[in-house]
Amino acid sequence: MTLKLKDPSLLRQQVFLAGEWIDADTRETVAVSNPANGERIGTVPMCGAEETQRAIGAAEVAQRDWARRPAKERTAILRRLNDLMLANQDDLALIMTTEQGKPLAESKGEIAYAASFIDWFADEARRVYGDTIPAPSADRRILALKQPIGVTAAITPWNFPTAMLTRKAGPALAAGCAMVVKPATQTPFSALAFAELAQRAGLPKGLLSVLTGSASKIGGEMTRNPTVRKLTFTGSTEVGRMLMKQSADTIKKLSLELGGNAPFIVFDDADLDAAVEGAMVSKYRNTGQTCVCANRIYVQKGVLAAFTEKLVARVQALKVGNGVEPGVTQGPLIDDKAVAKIEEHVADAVAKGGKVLTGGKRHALGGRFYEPTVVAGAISDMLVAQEETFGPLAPVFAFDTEAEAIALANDTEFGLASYFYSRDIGRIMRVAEQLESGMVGVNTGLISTAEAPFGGVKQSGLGREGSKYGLDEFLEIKYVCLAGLDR
Ligand SMILES: NC(=O)C1=CN([C@@H]2O[C@H](COP(=O)(O)OP(=O)(O)OC[C@H]3O[C@@H](n4cnc5c(N)ncnc54)[C@H](OP(=O)(O)O)[C@@H]3O)[C@@H](O)[C@H]2O)C=CC1
Ligand SMILES: O=C(O)CCCC(=O)O
Repeated sequence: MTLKLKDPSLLRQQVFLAGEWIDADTRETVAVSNPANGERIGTVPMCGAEETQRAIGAAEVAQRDWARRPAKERTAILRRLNDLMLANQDDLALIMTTEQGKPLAESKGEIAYAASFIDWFADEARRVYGDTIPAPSADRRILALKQPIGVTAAITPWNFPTAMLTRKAGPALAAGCAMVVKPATQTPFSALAFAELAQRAGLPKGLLSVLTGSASKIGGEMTRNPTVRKLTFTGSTEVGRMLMKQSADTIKKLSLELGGNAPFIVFDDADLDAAVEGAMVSKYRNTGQTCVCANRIYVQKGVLAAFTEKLVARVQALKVGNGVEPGVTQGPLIDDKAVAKIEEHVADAVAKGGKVLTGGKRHALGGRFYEPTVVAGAISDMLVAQEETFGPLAPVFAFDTEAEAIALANDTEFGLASYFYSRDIGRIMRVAEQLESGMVGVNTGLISTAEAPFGGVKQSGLGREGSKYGLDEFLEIKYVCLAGLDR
């Protein structure tokens, strides 16, 4: 298929390695198709360990010079990159919708969100402050310097193909690091378009490489290679756990943004319309395919019927279809495995007494389209309570007391995001403090922003992205002891 881009050169079908656009050494390629209709968009190179090794070598050379430049120079290049992303927002969004499936309006929103990480870290580059620390003796001074960690590697997912890349590359480049990136095989074109814009912005040759191909071979080299000092990953807990094991031999610093199982709690004293709005945003954004999506909706019994009725009405108004069509709010799921997973969760819920209030089956459009679904009568034994569905299924659970809600919410090995709605300030503080998650949305279903620290606790991962803390993930602290100052 031909994409109608204003700037067709943004659709790159080669990888960006050490400042050059090249094919895989073997000339092998992998096809990329549109999840909405299966049409082939194009191909990307099937790279492996050798190309990864070369990209890491080039990154090592480029990083030395980059780290020595004044922060102001790095800021200027990142600022140009932010401007280029926004200037090309329409094309970047069309590429994203075509390979990922999300509605065009969401893709445009993601490009702006992605650029905001470049913008934020362009500023933060100039604020890498160290410390002077009072020493225990008069002849000494203690300095804590912050220095870039060096060459870094990133493995990114398909659900936010550009934002998850800039949330990693933004702080890495701002801190003075180099980065080798492997995007998800389903959505490589967004990452390659970003590389094209990075080149145009004047990023030095070799500082950023984007390689497509074999996940195990590229990931294997990234973790094995001692030159890579840090690996940052967003994706499934299973792959994150494996990368952590693989990184053990070279003791890499790790950031892992893994699966979630977010509780969304509605207390009796909540503003119900606001709670329904929040549930819609949190649950159905990106057709339910975000790691911070509400996965379990707990509603206090006093408002259960009213909340559920309002939720169902809103869900029935969603429009399913190809994301490029006007008015569509729900695109296809990313692949057949994702459709099979939501089918399994719905069947399991029904078998255990759940009642489908709307949806509950594949959409009449066929393919990877699934009807936005609400299931009432959800209980803890169901799969939906234990695993993230990563699809448009809202299971509604009932509860009696605040203590019960907190216990249910925390009954998971995950701890990424939690949400709750209440107007009682005492309850707001109590519940926010007791929820076991890295992020808590109070009276909102949308918490993501470049200024805030994004990340999880428990098996949802390690480290924080975005905010001033996101930069620290790419910095090492060097202690310098100045002695003999009284001589
Ligand atoms: N936290 C989040 O935001 C995300 C969570 N998920 C969760 O994971 C589930 C499965 O999704 P899935 O796409 O399979 O997620 P994966 O974890 O498999 O994919 C995420 C990234 O990891 C890469 N990867 C896969 N295997 C390896 C490996 N052996 N070595 C190095 N990199 C690897 C993928 O590459 P490739 O595409 O080439 O396989 C992709 O770039 C979802 O249903 C959801 O529950 C998924 C995506 C994002
Ligand atoms: O699903 C993710 O991995 C990230 C969610 C996007 C965001 O809200 O930042």
